[in-house]
Amino acid sequence: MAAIETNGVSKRFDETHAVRDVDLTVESGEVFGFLGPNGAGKSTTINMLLDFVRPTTGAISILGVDPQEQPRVVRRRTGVLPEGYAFYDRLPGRRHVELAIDMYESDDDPIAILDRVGLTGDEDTAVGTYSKGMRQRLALGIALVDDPDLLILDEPSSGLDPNGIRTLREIVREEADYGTTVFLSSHVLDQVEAVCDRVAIMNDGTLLTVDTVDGLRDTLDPNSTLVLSVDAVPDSAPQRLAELDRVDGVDVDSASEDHGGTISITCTDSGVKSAAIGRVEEAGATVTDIGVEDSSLEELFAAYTDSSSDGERR
Ligand SMILES: Nc1ncnc2c1ncn2[C@@H]1O[C@H](COP(=O)(O)OP(=O)(O)OP(=O)(O)O)[C@@H](O)[C@H]1O
Repeated sequence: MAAIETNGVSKRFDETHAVRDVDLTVESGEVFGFLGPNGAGKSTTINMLLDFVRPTTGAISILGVDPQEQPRVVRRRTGVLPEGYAFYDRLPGRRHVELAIDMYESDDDPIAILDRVGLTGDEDTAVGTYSKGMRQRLALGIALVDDPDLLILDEPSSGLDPNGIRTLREIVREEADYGTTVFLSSHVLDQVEAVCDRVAIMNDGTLLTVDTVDGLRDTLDPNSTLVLSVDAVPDSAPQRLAELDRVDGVDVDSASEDHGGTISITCTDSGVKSAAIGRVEEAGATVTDIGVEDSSLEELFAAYTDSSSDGERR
Protein backbone atom coordinates (compact mmCIF):
# COMPACT_ATOMS: atom_id res chain seq x y z
CA MET A 1 0.00 0.00 0.00
CA ALA A 2 1.27 3.46 -0.91
CA ALA A 3 1.66 5.90 1.99
CA ILE A 4 0.52 8.83 -0.16
CA GLU A 5 -1.41 8.69 -3.40
CA THR A 6 -2.93 11.59 -5.30
CA ASN A 7 -4.86 11.32 -8.55
CA GLY A 8 -5.53 14.40 -10.66
CA VAL A 9 -5.40 16.72 -7.65
CA SER A 10 -5.84 20.43 -8.40
CA LYS A 11 -6.46 23.47 -6.24
CA ARG A 12 -7.62 26.89 -7.35
CA PHE A 13 -7.77 29.94 -5.08
CA ASP A 14 -9.91 32.34 -7.12
CA GLU A 15 -7.70 33.19 -10.07
CA THR A 16 -4.63 31.36 -8.75
CA HIS A 17 -4.16 27.82 -9.94
CA ALA A 18 -1.99 26.76 -6.97
CA VAL A 19 -1.83 23.04 -7.84
CA ARG A 20 -2.61 21.50 -11.22
CA ASP A 21 -3.55 17.90 -11.85
CA VAL A 22 -0.98 16.26 -9.58
CA ASP A 23 -0.55 12.48 -9.67
CA LEU A 24 1.88 11.40 -7.00
CA THR A 25 2.66 8.09 -5.30
CA VAL A 26 4.93 7.82 -2.28
CA GLU A 27 5.59 4.24 -1.28
CA SER A 28 5.46 3.10 2.31
CA GLY A 29 8.87 3.46 3.98
CA GLU A 30 10.28 5.93 1.44
CA VAL A 31 12.06 9.16 2.30
CA PHE A 32 10.59 11.43 -0.34
CA GLY A 33 11.72 14.96 -1.15
CA PHE A 34 9.19 17.47 -2.42
CA LEU A 35 11.07 20.27 -4.14
CA GLY A 36 10.03 23.53 -5.68
CA PRO A 37 10.73 27.24 -5.61
CA ASN A 38 8.59 29.68 -3.58
CA GLY A 39 4.97 29.57 -4.67
CA ALA A 40 5.35 26.22 -6.46
CA GLY A 41 2.39 24.71 -4.61
CA LYS A 42 4.20 22.57 -2.04
CA SER A 43 2.37 23.81 1.07
CA THR A 44 -0.99 23.74 -0.69
CA THR A 45 -0.35 20.12 -1.66
CA ILE A 46 0.65 19.23 1.90
CA ASN A 47 -2.43 20.99 3.27
CA MET A 48 -4.60 18.93 0.93
CA LEU A 49 -2.92 15.69 2.06
CA LEU A 50 -3.93 16.56 5.62
CA ASP A 51 -7.40 17.86 4.69
CA PHE A 52 -6.56 21.35 5.92
CA VAL A 53 -7.44 22.51 2.41
CA ARG A 54 -9.91 20.75 0.10
CA PRO A 55 -8.85 20.02 -3.48
CA THR A 56 -10.90 21.64 -6.24
CA THR A 57 -10.70 18.32 -8.10
CA GLY A 58 -8.99 14.96 -7.64
CA ALA A 59 -8.65 12.17 -5.09
CA ILE A 60 -6.19 11.63 -2.24
CA SER A 61 -5.35 8.57 -0.21
CA ILE A 62 -3.11 8.73 2.89
CA LEU A 63 -2.07 5.44 4.51
CA GLY A 64 -4.95 3.83 2.65
CA VAL A 65 -7.70 6.22 3.75
CA ASP A 66 -9.36 9.28 2.23
CA PRO A 67 -8.39 12.27 4.41
CA GLN A 68 -11.70 14.00 3.64
CA GLU A 69 -13.63 11.01 4.98
CA GLN A 70 -11.34 10.06 7.84
CA PRO A 71 -9.29 13.13 8.80
CA ARG A 72 -8.85 11.92 12.38
CA VAL A 73 -7.32 8.63 11.25
CA VAL A 74 -4.90 10.50 9.01
CA ARG A 75 -3.91 12.99 11.72
CA ARG A 76 -3.57 10.26 14.32
CA ARG A 77 -1.06 8.32 12.22
CA THR A 78 0.73 11.29 10.69
CA GLY A 79 3.28 13.53 12.39
CA VAL A 80 3.38 16.99 10.87
CA LEU A 81 5.93 19.75 11.04
CA PRO A 82 3.96 22.57 9.41
CA GLU A 83 5.31 25.80 7.98
CA GLY A 84 5.03 28.37 10.80
CA TYR A 85 3.92 26.34 13.85
CA ALA A 86 1.73 28.38 16.23
CA PHE A 87 3.28 28.10 19.70
CA TYR A 88 2.04 29.42 23.02
CA ASP A 89 4.86 31.79 23.86
CA ARG A 90 4.33 31.64 27.62
CA LEU A 91 4.40 27.85 27.82
CA PRO A 92 7.70 25.95 28.03
CA GLY A 93 8.81 23.50 25.37
CA ARG A 94 8.08 20.54 27.62
CA ARG A 95 4.44 21.60 28.04
CA HIS A 96 3.95 21.76 24.27
CA VAL A 97 5.20 18.21 23.90
CA GLU A 98 3.05 17.07 26.86
CA LEU A 99 -0.04 18.61 25.24
CA ALA A 100 0.66 16.68 22.04
CA ILE A 101 1.22 13.48 24.04
CA ASP A 102 -2.10 14.03 25.85
CA MET A 103 -3.90 14.69 22.58
CA TYR A 104 -2.61 11.41 21.13
CA GLU A 105 -3.20 9.62 24.45
CA SER A 106 0.35 8.39 24.04
CA ASP A 107 2.75 7.21 26.74
CA ASP A 108 5.77 8.93 25.15
CA ASP A 109 8.30 10.55 27.48
CA PRO A 110 8.42 14.31 26.73
CA ILE A 111 11.98 14.61 28.01
CA ALA A 112 13.19 11.83 25.70
CA ILE A 113 11.58 13.60 22.75
CA LEU A 114 13.08 16.96 23.67
CA ASP A 115 16.45 15.27 24.10
CA ARG A 116 16.15 13.66 20.68
CA VAL A 117 15.67 17.03 18.99
CA GLY A 118 18.49 18.66 20.95
CA LEU A 119 16.50 20.74 23.45
CA THR A 120 17.96 19.21 26.60
CA GLY A 121 18.35 21.97 29.17
CA ASP A 122 15.71 24.19 27.53
CA GLU A 123 12.69 22.03 28.41
CA ASP A 124 11.36 24.40 31.04
CA THR A 125 12.10 27.67 29.27
CA ALA A 126 9.16 29.63 27.83
CA VAL A 127 8.95 29.18 24.06
CA GLY A 128 8.68 32.99 23.69
CA THR A 129 12.42 33.13 24.41
CA TYR A 130 13.32 30.33 21.95
CA SER A 131 15.28 31.15 18.79
CA LYS A 132 13.80 30.28 15.39
CA GLY A 133 15.95 27.15 15.24
CA MET A 134 14.85 26.04 18.74
CA ARG A 135 11.21 26.49 17.74
CA GLN A 136 11.85 24.40 14.66
CA ARG A 137 13.45 21.68 16.80
CA LEU A 138 10.42 21.76 19.12
CA ALA A 139 8.01 21.52 16.18
CA LEU A 140 9.97 18.50 14.94
CA GLY A 141 9.73 16.92 18.40
CA ILE A 142 5.96 17.44 18.43
CA ALA A 143 5.75 15.78 14.98
CA LEU A 144 7.52 12.71 16.42
CA VAL A 145 4.97 12.20 19.23
CA ASP A 146 3.21 8.82 19.17
CA ASP A 147 5.57 7.24 16.65
CA PRO A 148 3.79 8.26 13.42
CA ASP A 149 3.61 6.00 10.36
CA LEU A 150 4.00 9.03 8.11
CA LEU A 151 6.06 12.14 8.85
CA ILE A 152 5.26 15.23 6.79
CA LEU A 153 7.88 17.92 7.21
CA ASP A 154 7.29 21.28 5.51
CA GLU A 155 10.63 23.08 5.09
CA PRO A 156 12.07 21.33 8.17
CA SER A 157 15.54 22.88 7.95
CA SER A 158 14.16 26.43 8.05
CA GLY A 159 15.99 28.37 10.78
CA LEU A 160 18.25 25.47 11.77
CA ASP A 161 22.00 25.94 12.23
CA PRO A 162 24.40 23.26 10.91
CA ASN A 163 24.05 21.23 14.14
CA GLY A 164 20.28 21.39 13.88
CA ILE A 165 20.44 20.28 10.26
CA ARG A 166 22.59 17.32 11.25
CA THR A 167 20.14 16.39 14.02
CA LEU A 168 17.28 16.62 11.53
CA ARG A 169 19.11 14.39 9.08
CA GLU A 170 19.83 11.81 11.80
CA ILE A 171 16.20 11.80 12.90
CA VAL A 172 14.96 11.36 9.32
CA ARG A 173 17.34 8.42 8.86
CA GLU A 174 16.33 6.85 12.20
CA GLU A 175 12.65 7.22 11.36
CA ALA A 176 13.23 5.65 7.94
CA ASP A 177 15.02 2.76 9.67
CA TYR A 178 11.92 2.24 11.86
CA GLY A 179 9.85 2.03 8.65
CA THR A 180 8.27 5.49 8.88
CA THR A 181 7.48 7.13 5.54
CA VAL A 182 9.01 10.62 5.44
CA PHE A 183 7.70 13.28 3.06
CA LEU A 184 9.72 16.46 3.26
CA SER A 185 9.35 19.64 1.31
CA SER A 186 12.35 21.84 0.89
CA HIS A 187 14.30 24.17 -1.26
CA VAL A 188 17.53 23.36 0.63
CA LEU A 189 18.61 20.90 -1.95
CA ASP A 190 21.74 19.40 -0.48
CA GLN A 191 19.71 18.33 2.58
CA VAL A 192 17.23 16.59 0.34
CA GLU A 193 19.98 14.92 -1.64
CA ALA A 194 21.54 13.61 1.57
CA VAL A 195 18.46 11.78 2.84
CA CYS A 196 15.86 11.20 0.12
CA ASP A 197 15.25 8.01 -1.86
CA ARG A 198 13.28 9.92 -4.51
CA VAL A 199 12.38 13.51 -5.22
CA ALA A 200 9.51 15.28 -6.94
CA ILE A 201 10.00 18.69 -8.48
CA MET A 202 7.06 21.13 -8.53
CA ASN A 203 6.96 24.44 -10.33
CA ASP A 204 3.99 26.78 -10.84
CA GLY A 205 1.60 24.19 -9.41
CA THR A 206 2.70 21.47 -11.81
CA LEU A 207 4.55 18.29 -10.93
CA LEU A 208 7.45 18.30 -13.36
CA THR A 209 9.10 15.02 -12.50
CA VAL A 210 9.51 12.27 -9.91
CA ASP A 211 12.79 10.38 -9.88
CA THR A 212 15.82 9.40 -7.86
CA VAL A 213 18.56 12.03 -7.72
CA ASP A 214 20.72 9.76 -9.90
CA GLY A 215 17.83 9.32 -12.32
CA LEU A 216 17.44 13.09 -12.61
CA ARG A 217 21.11 13.33 -13.29
CA ASP A 218 20.99 10.77 -16.08
CA THR A 219 18.05 12.57 -17.69
CA LEU A 220 19.23 16.13 -17.37
CA ASP A 221 22.95 16.07 -17.28
CA PRO A 222 24.54 12.78 -18.23
CA ASN A 223 27.97 14.42 -18.25
CA SER A 224 30.16 13.61 -15.32
CA THR A 225 33.87 13.88 -14.74
CA LEU A 226 35.90 10.85 -13.81
CA VAL A 227 38.96 11.89 -11.81
CA LEU A 228 41.72 9.26 -11.72
CA SER A 229 44.72 9.55 -9.43
CA VAL A 230 47.66 7.78 -11.06
CA ASP A 231 51.23 6.94 -10.09
CA ALA A 232 52.43 8.75 -13.22
CA VAL A 233 50.66 10.27 -16.24
CA PRO A 234 51.69 8.38 -19.39
CA ASP A 235 52.26 10.57 -22.46
CA SER A 236 49.92 8.47 -24.57
CA ALA A 237 46.99 8.59 -22.09
CA PRO A 238 45.18 11.70 -23.43
CA GLN A 239 45.32 10.41 -27.01
CA ARG A 240 44.09 6.91 -26.04
CA LEU A 241 41.22 8.38 -24.03
CA ALA A 242 40.21 10.84 -26.76
CA GLU A 243 39.72 7.87 -29.10
CA LEU A 244 36.83 6.63 -26.96
CA ASP A 245 33.40 7.58 -28.32
CA ARG A 246 31.74 8.91 -25.21
CA VAL A 247 34.70 10.84 -23.85
CA ASP A 248 34.23 14.57 -24.35
CA GLY A 249 37.43 15.94 -22.87
CA VAL A 250 40.62 15.01 -21.03
CA ASP A 251 42.52 17.18 -18.60
CA VAL A 252 45.87 16.07 -17.25
CA ASP A 253 47.60 17.34 -14.12
CA SER A 254 51.09 15.94 -13.76
CA ALA A 255 52.54 18.91 -11.92
CA SER A 256 54.24 16.78 -9.30
CA GLU A 257 55.60 13.92 -11.34
CA ASP A 258 57.38 12.38 -8.37
CA HIS A 259 54.04 11.96 -6.69
CA GLY A 260 52.00 10.92 -9.68
CA GLY A 261 49.20 13.06 -11.04
CA THR A 262 45.55 13.15 -11.98
CA ILE A 263 43.65 12.59 -15.19
CA SER A 264 40.16 14.17 -15.39
CA ILE A 265 37.93 12.65 -18.06
CA THR A 266 34.60 14.20 -19.06
CA CYS A 267 32.25 11.34 -19.91
CA THR A 268 28.96 11.84 -21.77
CA ASP A 269 27.71 8.44 -20.60
CA SER A 270 28.53 6.73 -17.33
CA GLY A 271 28.99 3.43 -19.21
CA VAL A 272 32.30 4.61 -20.65
CA LYS A 273 34.01 4.96 -17.28
CA SER A 274 35.43 1.44 -17.02
CA ALA A 275 36.74 1.62 -20.60
CA ALA A 276 38.43 4.93 -19.75
CA ILE A 277 40.12 3.40 -16.70
CA GLY A 278 41.23 0.48 -18.92
CA ARG A 279 42.81 2.87 -21.43
CA VAL A 280 44.78 4.64 -18.72
CA GLU A 281 46.08 1.33 -17.40
CA GLU A 282 46.94 0.11 -20.91
CA ALA A 283 48.99 3.28 -21.30
CA GLY A 284 51.11 2.08 -18.37
CA ALA A 285 49.71 3.96 -15.35
CA THR A 286 48.59 2.46 -12.05
CA VAL A 287 45.28 3.98 -10.93
CA THR A 288 45.53 4.69 -7.19
CA ASP A 289 42.17 6.38 -6.65
CA ILE A 290 38.94 6.96 -8.56
CA GLY A 291 36.56 9.90 -8.03
CA VAL A 292 33.45 11.08 -9.86
CA GLU A 293 32.27 14.68 -9.99
CA ASP A 294 28.54 14.88 -10.81
CA SER A 295 26.31 17.88 -11.19
CA SER A 296 24.67 18.85 -7.89
CA LEU A 297 20.97 18.53 -7.24
CA GLU A 298 20.96 22.33 -7.22
CA GLU A 299 22.10 22.40 -10.85
CA LEU A 300 19.57 19.74 -11.82
CA PHE A 301 16.79 21.61 -10.07
CA ALA A 302 17.73 24.84 -11.86
CA ALA A 303 17.80 23.00 -15.18
CA TYR A 304 14.31 21.59 -14.57
CA THR A 305 12.60 24.69 -13.25
CA ASP A 306 14.23 26.98 -15.85
CA SER A 307 13.18 24.79 -18.74
CA SER A 308 9.60 24.62 -17.40
CA SER A 309 9.19 28.41 -16.94
CA ASP A 310 8.27 29.04 -20.53
CA GLY A 311 5.14 31.10 -20.57
CA GLU A 312 1.50 30.43 -19.72
CA ARG A 313 0.91 29.84 -16.02
CA ARG A 314 -1.64 30.93 -13.49
N1 LIG B 1 -5.14 30.59 0.90
C1 LIG B 1 -4.69 31.04 -0.28
N2 LIG B 1 -5.39 31.96 -0.97
C2 LIG B 1 -4.95 32.41 -2.16
N3 LIG B 1 -3.82 31.99 -2.76
C3 LIG B 1 -3.08 31.07 -2.12
C4 LIG B 1 -3.46 30.55 -0.84
N4 LIG B 1 -2.52 29.64 -0.45
C5 LIG B 1 -1.60 29.59 -1.42
N5 LIG B 1 -1.92 30.46 -2.43
C6 LIG B 1 -1.17 30.67 -3.66
O1 LIG B 1 -0.94 29.40 -4.24
C7 LIG B 1 0.36 29.35 -4.82
C8 LIG B 1 1.16 28.19 -4.21
O2 LIG B 1 1.45 28.52 -2.85
P1 LIG B 1 2.11 27.50 -1.84
O3 LIG B 1 2.17 28.18 -0.51
O4 LIG B 1 1.42 26.21 -1.92
O5 LIG B 1 3.58 27.37 -2.45
P2 LIG B 1 4.90 26.77 -1.79
O6 LIG B 1 5.53 25.94 -2.85
O7 LIG B 1 4.60 26.13 -0.50
O8 LIG B 1 5.76 28.08 -1.57
P3 LIG B 1 6.77 28.46 -0.36
O9 LIG B 1 8.03 27.67 -0.59
O10 LIG B 1 6.98 29.93 -0.60
O11 LIG B 1 6.08 28.16 0.93
C9 LIG B 1 1.00 30.71 -4.58
O12 LIG B 1 0.78 31.51 -5.73
C10 LIG B 1 0.21 31.26 -3.41
O13 LIG B 1 0.17 32.67 -3.45
